[in-house]
Amino acid sequence: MTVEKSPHLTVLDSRTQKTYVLPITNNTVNAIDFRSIVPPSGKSNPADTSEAGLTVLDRGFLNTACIESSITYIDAPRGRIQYRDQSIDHLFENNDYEEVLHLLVFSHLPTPEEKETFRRALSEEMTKVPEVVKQVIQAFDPKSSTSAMILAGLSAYAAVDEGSQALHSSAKPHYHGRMAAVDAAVVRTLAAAATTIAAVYCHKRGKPLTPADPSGSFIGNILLMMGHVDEDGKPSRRVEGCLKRLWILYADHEMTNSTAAMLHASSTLTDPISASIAGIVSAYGPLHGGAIDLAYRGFQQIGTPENVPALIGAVKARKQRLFGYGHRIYKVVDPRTHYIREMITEYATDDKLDELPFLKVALEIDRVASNDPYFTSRNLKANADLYGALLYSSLGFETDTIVAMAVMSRMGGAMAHWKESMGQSTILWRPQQVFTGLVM
Ligand SMILES: CC(=O)SCCNC(=O)CCNC(=O)[C@H](O)C(C)(C)COP(=O)(O)OP(=O)(O)OC[C@H]1O[C@@H](n2cnc3c(N)ncnc32)[C@H](O)[C@@H]1OP(=O)(O)O
Ligand SMILES: O=C([O-])CC(=O)C(=O)O
Repeated sequence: MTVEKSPHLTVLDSRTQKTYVLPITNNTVNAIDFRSIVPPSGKSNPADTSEAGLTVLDRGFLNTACIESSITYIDAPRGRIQYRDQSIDHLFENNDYEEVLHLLVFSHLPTPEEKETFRRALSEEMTKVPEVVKQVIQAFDPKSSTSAMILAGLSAYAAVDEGSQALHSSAKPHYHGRMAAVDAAVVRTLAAAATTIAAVYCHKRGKPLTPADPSGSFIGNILLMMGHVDEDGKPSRRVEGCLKRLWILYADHEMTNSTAAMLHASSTLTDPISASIAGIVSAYGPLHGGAIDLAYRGFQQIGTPENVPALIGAVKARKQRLFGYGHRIYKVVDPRTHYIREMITEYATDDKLDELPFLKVALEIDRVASNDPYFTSRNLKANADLYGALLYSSLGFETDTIVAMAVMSRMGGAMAHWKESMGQSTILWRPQQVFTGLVM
């Protein structure tokens, strides 16, 4: 079949009156095909934008896909999310986080034996905390930034991990196309992130890191290491019961800024712990995962629902953003929001009822914003971060830890993307710029 008969885009360049036929596959055009559209001079000079073949300018990647993936599908207009071939609504009702993690990384829900094997592999790795990781974290003033301490702890992990050590010892890639090595590294990276976050949490509170239980669950072990335990010394059943559902909602969200940052770094074939550091740096920025914390701090500052109009006024006057509101891809309410809101009342305990006034503040912000033309005309709706911190707080997590927990809940998805990229042909991610200065 000729290109003209298959789906295609016909482009007429008014500068040259030439017509170009660009194939459309899977509702996409290949950006590199635009390079064949050359200026009147007929020359292609990449050093001068006006002379080069046509380039696609997409500031902020508003409409550029950078990878083909079969992990997560988001139907943004309808507000539906699916992991692999399962809707998150179904997973949320019928599965737990470990099963969903397995689904993301290994493409299928586990059998009971597979679940147990995966759990054991993760918990065994969590029992091995390199001494240098503890030392690096302990070197920090406990009042230091949690996120920066986590990056340092993970760097210490990378320093001793076989994957990063192998990078410079052989010209052959250590991971690319070597899926058994990739699977082992996924487990090590998840365990490293979990242990680092727990160690930072403990150091900030001046308490020792409890060793992981080799037969414990992934989330149970994070709580155990942190000291979130019941009277019998077992991981808090209430908190684990909540997180193993909540983290299903956060486990992946396709090509987010942090997932893309992690994949950008790993496209150089660096190791997954180092690539995760790149992802985490991006994840804690205010416009992305850091919004969960800023939304909550906003509630604390406002204090009571009566003060909400003043906040909305400041947002409309462009003095500040409304954190927990707006989303790059959703123009409807984020589909995870109603689950999170329901879980707050389900899991809040009496001793945390004094936190619930902030729930009233959040609900009032949402009510006022969702009826205000500034927000409605821009399709700005609540995102998953509006209520997320309230839930963590009602579970007993202080604000200095919430972003770290949110980052942890996304690590499984990040690892699924890393694994997928290691099974595809290698291509270095290297965007272009449009030079607007004087060409000498
Ligand atoms: C887990 C997560 O990462 S979910 C996202 C968490 N982030 C936040 O909650 C931070 C607050 N939200 C935002 O800053 C934005 O909505 C983002 C960054 C999430 C998405 O931004 P974009 O897709 O680039 O939206 P964009 O900036 O084009 O917004 C369109 C318009 O709405 C405005 N707008 C968007 N979000 C907000 C907001 N939260 N508060 C006030 N105004 C907003 C923009 O200023 C812009 O107005 P303009 O057209 O008059 O200039
Ligand atoms: O998808 C995004 O851009 C932001 C994100 O991580 C999420 O909503 O969970």
